[in-house]
Amino acid sequence: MEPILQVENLTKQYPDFTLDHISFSVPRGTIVGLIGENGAGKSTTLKGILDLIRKDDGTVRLFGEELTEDRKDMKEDIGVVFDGIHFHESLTPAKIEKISAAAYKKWNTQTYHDYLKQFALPADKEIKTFSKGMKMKLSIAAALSHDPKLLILDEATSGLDPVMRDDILDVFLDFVQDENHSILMSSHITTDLEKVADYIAFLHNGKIIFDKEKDELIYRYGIIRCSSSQFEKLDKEDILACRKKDYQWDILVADREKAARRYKDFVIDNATIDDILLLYVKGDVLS
Ligand SMILES: Nc1ncnc2c1ncn2[C@@H]1O[C@H](COP(=O)(O)OP(=O)(O)OP(=O)(O)O)[C@@H](O)[C@H]1O
Repeated sequence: MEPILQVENLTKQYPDFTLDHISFSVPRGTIVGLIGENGAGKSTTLKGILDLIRKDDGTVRLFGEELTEDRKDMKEDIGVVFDGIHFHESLTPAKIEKISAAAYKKWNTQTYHDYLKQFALPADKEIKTFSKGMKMKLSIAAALSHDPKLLILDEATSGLDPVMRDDILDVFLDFVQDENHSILMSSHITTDLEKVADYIAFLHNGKIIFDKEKDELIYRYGIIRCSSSQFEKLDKEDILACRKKDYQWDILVADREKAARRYKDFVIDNATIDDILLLYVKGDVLS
């Protein structure tokens, strides 16, 4: 079965930045987390997918069909939440409903009201009185209420407190229970992705460094902590990335159990997504 979203060679050139032939896919019924440092190209990737910027190269396929300028109808199947609200501040959730019901063929009033209730959002208050978290919740409620198949979220959980983030993550997990639904979400809150993502695509300097199953990263990758003399004994083929901090080396390896068998007296920790990102961004990448 083809993935819900397939991105091939997506390229965008700005004067000081190039999003460089990005390819990855979002399989059905999954959540893909897009990670990377500030300026890595995450928003540019999401905008390129949504045709909000002119691509210099590449194709984007939704359910196998190319998403082109003349297929704007396909965008109905995509729910979008970007950091920062795009509704006018004088609108209320009730007015947004009227506008959205006219704009989307599959708008579902009941779903929208259920989310307003679940997120404790007043229907008749102007958005300008809302906190950042309330605005984010409203964007999510609206995005989920026109029956999208794919949700594209750019930092959608930033600005929400941990309790509300947890609730929203449950909503996302619920959404992908339907195998014809998927989510592509960028986030700096990697612990959120550790909770919900099935795959992690890592962007660095406009290039995809890896696109892997989250469980492989969490359960197989490891970090060897060792001294300079121990470092010299390591087979460099085993090292993905490494970084020296004062007198200690942190070394990322793809298989911590294999490393533990090979390097018996070494300390080897589990790697978090943050650890992996830091080593790739701030360390030396060997393979
Ligand atoms: N309209 C534009 N014109 C010129 N350069 C741009 C434009 N939009 C983005 N860029 C550049 O593209 C690069 C990637 O930006 P992008 O917003 O995609 O990064 P990001 O990974 O989403 O970062 P952050 O985590 O800070 O949101 C940055 O160097 C940015 O300055």
